[in-house]
Amino acid sequence: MALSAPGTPRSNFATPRRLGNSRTPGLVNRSAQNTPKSQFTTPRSNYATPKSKRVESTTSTPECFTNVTLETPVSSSRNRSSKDKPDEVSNLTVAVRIRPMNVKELDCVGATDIVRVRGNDLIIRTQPLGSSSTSVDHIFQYDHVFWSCDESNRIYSTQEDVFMTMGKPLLNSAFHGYNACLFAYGQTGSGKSFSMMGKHSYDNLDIDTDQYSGITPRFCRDLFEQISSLDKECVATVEVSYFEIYNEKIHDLLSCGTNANRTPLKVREHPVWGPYVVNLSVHTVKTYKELRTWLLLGNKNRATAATTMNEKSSRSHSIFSIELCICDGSKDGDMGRRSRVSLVDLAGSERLGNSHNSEEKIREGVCINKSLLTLGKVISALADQKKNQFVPYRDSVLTWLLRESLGGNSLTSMLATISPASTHLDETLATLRYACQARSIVNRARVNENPHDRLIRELRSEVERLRALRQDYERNSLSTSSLILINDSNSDELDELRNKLTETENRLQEAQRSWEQRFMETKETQMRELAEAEKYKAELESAVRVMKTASNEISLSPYKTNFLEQLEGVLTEEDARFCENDILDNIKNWCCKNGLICTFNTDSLIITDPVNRRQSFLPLSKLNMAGFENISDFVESLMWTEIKKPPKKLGKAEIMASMNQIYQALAVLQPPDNENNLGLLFARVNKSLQSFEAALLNNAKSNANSKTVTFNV
Ligand SMILES: Nc1ncnc2c1ncn2[C@@H]1O[C@H](COP(=O)(O)OP(=O)(O)OP(=O)(O)O)[C@@H](O)[C@H]1O
Repeated sequence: MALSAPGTPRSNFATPRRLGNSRTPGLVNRSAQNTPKSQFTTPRSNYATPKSKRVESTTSTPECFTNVTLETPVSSSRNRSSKDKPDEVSNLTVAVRIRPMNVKELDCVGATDIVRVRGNDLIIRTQPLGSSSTSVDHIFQYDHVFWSCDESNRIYSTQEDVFMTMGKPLLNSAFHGYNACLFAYGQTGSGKSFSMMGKHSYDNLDIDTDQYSGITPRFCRDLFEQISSLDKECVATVEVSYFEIYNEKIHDLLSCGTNANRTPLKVREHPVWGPYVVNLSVHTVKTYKELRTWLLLGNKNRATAATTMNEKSSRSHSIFSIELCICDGSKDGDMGRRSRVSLVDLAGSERLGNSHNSEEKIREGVCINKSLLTLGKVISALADQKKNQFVPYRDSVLTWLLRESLGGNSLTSMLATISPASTHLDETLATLRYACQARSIVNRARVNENPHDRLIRELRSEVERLRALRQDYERNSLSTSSLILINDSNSDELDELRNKLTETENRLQEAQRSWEQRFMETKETQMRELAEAEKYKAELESAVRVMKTASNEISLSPYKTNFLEQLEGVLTEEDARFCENDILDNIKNWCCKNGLICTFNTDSLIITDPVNRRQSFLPLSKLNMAGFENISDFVESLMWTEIKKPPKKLGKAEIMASMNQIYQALAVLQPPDNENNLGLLFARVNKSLQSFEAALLNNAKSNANSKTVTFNV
């Protein structure tokens, strides 16, 4: 369990207080707690607590000797703002789920069920060591408490209940353009994966068809149901990614590599979008069926290993992300709303001595603890709102990536899972205190949209509100005018309303107009730049054609052809620049630094290695850097073919003679003075030729073996 990790400052998570009223008195009559009896009936399943044990747990302590400790800070004011507000300032929603006792716990001598539930209060009854008479009730308050110990009991919380309470509101928020995050936290074997994925999350059986299907598959199914009920004009795109953090390393769960050779991915921070996983595969899905295939693949790839506590315990933190973008075609210029939903199943942890037996397992435990320990520190720093504390997000990969979900732009919920058995008391109390502290974190979520779109949206809703108000007023005044005259104050109010409406309508019109204007201006600039670039390119191409024809007539040396090819290379590079691409730029820069020549045409990448006399062609459609640690590895993996004819080495005299011929040919082509564009082009080509000649001569002089010439065009 995270909070019992070595070095975890317990005080961060527990600030028990002894208070003194019926919820808080130092001594209370337990019967006054009015706990619904049915809640504690004996479960039928194999999780059932044997009757004798149950009796012991509820009757062994005399009622008047139960101390009560109220663990939830009384002052914790909870922020919940209305969905209509653009900025949603809200605390983390925190829920706790109690799973049934398992066979091991039932078989353990002396193990009792120590959890009681009363509405949103959760009570843990403890029997301090050495004390036979006094028991202590620790009372915790949460937004929701799910008691899932006995299916036959009417208060049993099903998977559907948990989804409807925890998952559905986040799904609705995502449709409004808010980021959302739900993470499950708890001791190993306490039911995180069961709640997030379902009963058979690892076996991939019935992940979404049976009653035990978890929050994630239900969320995804509902997502597509809601998409199908959107207006016809709305276009929704859904992209998914799934990765795990295992031993502080990130692995893509949706890449096709096997577990053994999975390359860890890196995290980088974008100045605007924040931390992200580099080269993480993202998959567009059009139906739930497509999404399900990825989900199953990811679950299969998730690292699992047996621990003594949970046979198929998941040893990694897994993050399933859904990006939803909705554009409303019926609204002019709607740029769409984008939201990201992260469904996180954290790894459980336990004291190293408890269940780790190999060196690898110990490292695993330390890494899991590091992430959860940092998560604890982050929660603690965020919860302490008074001090402007430093929040150590970057101390672990998990917290770095969850930064926006913890105290940032996201609506976030936490589901803490616990076992009811007395044998896990320490871990359970730690989890509950952790969860209590998380309740004080305040997030500020906002609709992810263009600020201008936001203004238009706000004005639109204001206009709608005012129109409705005016209609109400007018309707009322019509119905009453036959009986009484509208008094002065009424008519003033109506006038004020009318004025306000007209003013807001004007502002809306203005905002829409300026948006359209801005859009048109940007478009015009783009078109102008594109036209200029096209013109420049056409001129250069025709110059190259002319020079090629001229060169045939005066039969120049092979260097002339080489030069023209270089020029053509510049042109094709110009083409590639239209489809600006980070990868291509990086490859080009790398080649330049490593003595390779890299050129592109519209559909392929050509890399020439002049030293080793080899060349590689790669269709751009097959360009994929995934799976390569760096560009060097990528370049080495290319298919290379030998360059058959190495360029002939020429002497200085030969170079000068050839160049003179080119200059003469060029002189013939000099355009008339009034041809501004061509004159400019001509001067440019002339300058290129001069630097080319200088480079050639330099090369011939300085390095007899060098076969590469660099020059600036
Ligand atoms: N609410 C529940 N009802 C019935 N069975 C449950 C419930 N929660 C958990 N279980 C069972 O308890 C066992 C452990 O649950 P689960 O694998 O979800 O734990 P976990 O917290 O994800 O563990 P780990 O951190 O090791 O991955 C499973 O066999 C699961 O079916």
